[in-house]
Amino acid sequence: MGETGQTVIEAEGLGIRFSANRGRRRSLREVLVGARRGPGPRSAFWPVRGASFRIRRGECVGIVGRNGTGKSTLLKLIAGVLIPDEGSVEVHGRVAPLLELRAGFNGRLTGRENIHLVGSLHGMGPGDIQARFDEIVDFADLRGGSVDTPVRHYSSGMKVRLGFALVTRLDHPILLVDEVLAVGDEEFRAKCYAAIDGMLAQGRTMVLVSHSEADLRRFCSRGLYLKDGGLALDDGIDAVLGAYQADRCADPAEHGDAEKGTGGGDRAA
Ligand SMILES: Nc1ncnc2c1ncn2[C@@H]1O[C@H](COP(=O)(O)OP(=O)(O)OP(=O)(O)O)[C@@H](O)[C@H]1O
Repeated sequence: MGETGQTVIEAEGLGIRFSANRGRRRSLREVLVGARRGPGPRSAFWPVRGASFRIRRGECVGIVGRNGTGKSTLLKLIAGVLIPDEGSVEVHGRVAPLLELRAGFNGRLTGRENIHLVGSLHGMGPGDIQARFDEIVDFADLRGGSVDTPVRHYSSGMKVRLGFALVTRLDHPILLVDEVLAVGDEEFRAKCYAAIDGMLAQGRTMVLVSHSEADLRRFCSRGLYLKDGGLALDDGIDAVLGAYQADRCADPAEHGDAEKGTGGGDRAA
């Protein structure tokens, strides 16, 4: 799986531009006079720009930031699901991505069919899938024949359990996880935590997006704090969460009361 300390993810000046209001319809008046109110349909913004960092083998790095600051976007850039408009990101090793609750499942196919489909898309051979099939179903706790039910009939909890079970059964050295730990009951979360502990103990690398401070502190030694379209801080997880909390406390919008915003407001993150 490679040497400890070796760089496995390397981003250099990484940036991506999105079009805002892509779906916004212009009013008839705006169409007739060519006028636009506010940001027009083609206005662009950079959720992430100029981000440079290296992640070494065996590290678990948390991506921290407020809603809409580009955390999922950064994970998708690392996964190769999105292509950067500026800079680059190089990933050395295969990636097991758990980027969304659906985990790439096809709703019309059964759980069984999806295990085969998604497993093979991630490079598992038929023998590997067969050998791990029962383990995946047990981990996902798909009881009472639900493995032969189309996935569109699954609850979001069932989908996330199946996605997590499948992705954590891959041997890939790099795991990207977006918020999925927030879903599921306590028993399932305990299984996820044990699975992640096991993978980290094997020296795998993980990048975790989470709003849960407890999860971030539990797994990550390091954090990347995204703010205002850029990487504001790359430091130990405690320092990163401290800066993030300080910014939140300093923001009156967070509390609706400026007087409460005294928690380290002069901190530059
Ligand atoms: N494909 C896209 N096209 C245009 N805008 C997008 C696209 N994907 C995301 N965005 C926008 O880019 C910004 C960053 O989104 P992203 O999902 O990366 O944020 P996030 O930090 O993960 O948010 P959250 O914590 O709420 O999950 C948001 O304003 C979002 O609405």
